[in-house]
Amino acid sequence: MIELIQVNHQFAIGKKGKERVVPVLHHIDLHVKKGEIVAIVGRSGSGKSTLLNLISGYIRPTSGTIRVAEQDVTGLSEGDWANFRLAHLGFIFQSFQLIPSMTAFENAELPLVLKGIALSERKKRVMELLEQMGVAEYAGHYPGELSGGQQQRVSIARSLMLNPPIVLADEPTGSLDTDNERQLLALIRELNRDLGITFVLITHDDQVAATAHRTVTLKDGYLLNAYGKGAEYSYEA
Ligand SMILES: Nc1ncnc2c1ncn2[C@@H]1O[C@H](COP(=O)(O)OP(=O)(O)OP(=O)(O)O)[C@@H](O)[C@H]1O
Repeated sequence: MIELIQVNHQFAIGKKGKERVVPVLHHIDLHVKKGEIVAIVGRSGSGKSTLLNLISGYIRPTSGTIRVAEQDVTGLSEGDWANFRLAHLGFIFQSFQLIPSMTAFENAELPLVLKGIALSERKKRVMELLEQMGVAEYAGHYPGELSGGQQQRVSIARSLMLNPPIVLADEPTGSLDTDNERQLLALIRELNRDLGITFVLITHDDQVAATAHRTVTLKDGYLLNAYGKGAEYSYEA
């Protein structure tokens, strides 16, 4: 479902003409199978977010190949990446990333608007998902009027709106209390089991890592155990 082959990434920092190259990821080989939940762990600065940004197309690898949903995305243009992302990837963020001036309904509706879906169909789909996430009664509320857990649920409703086969999450429980964290992890397992959604989660949290079928570790930009324990986990490729 997601495949990185010998991916290297380096950032150029400093003033133009005086740039310094900072290598961040080295020879990354990672294969995430359809229906897997994979947790990426590692110390601060080990390259976890950079890896997720490469899989999401927000940055391009310096070298190597990246395949997502059976497609070679390494050379996609910005515009093609935007369409590809909309069709294939959902995101769960630590900070929820809701637009404060829009209601829960309007936030959740955004992917359908971008897709040009008609209003009547949008209303049906948005309410269906807000219902499923247990926040339908807050459809008319602004993010500032919702608790962290409720904002996360609206944000997840938005990310599932176009039925993405893959969901990427950067510290998904980072802003949640224990009860909401437990509920979110149960939801991730349920979405994985019932809809077959593939998850890649970045986390510092043992509970989140324990939810995954497999954990891989980044250390100083090198991926350890990418094909280690649990890699034999049997799923359709
Ligand atoms: N845009 C950038 N330009 C230059 N260096 C960057 C950039 N983004 C990240 N880095 C560097 O790359 C390294 C890895 O950063 P990254 O954010 O991927 O780590 P991380 O494992 O996600 O850390 P954390 O757990 O603290 O979020 C760090 O040394 C960071 O300073």
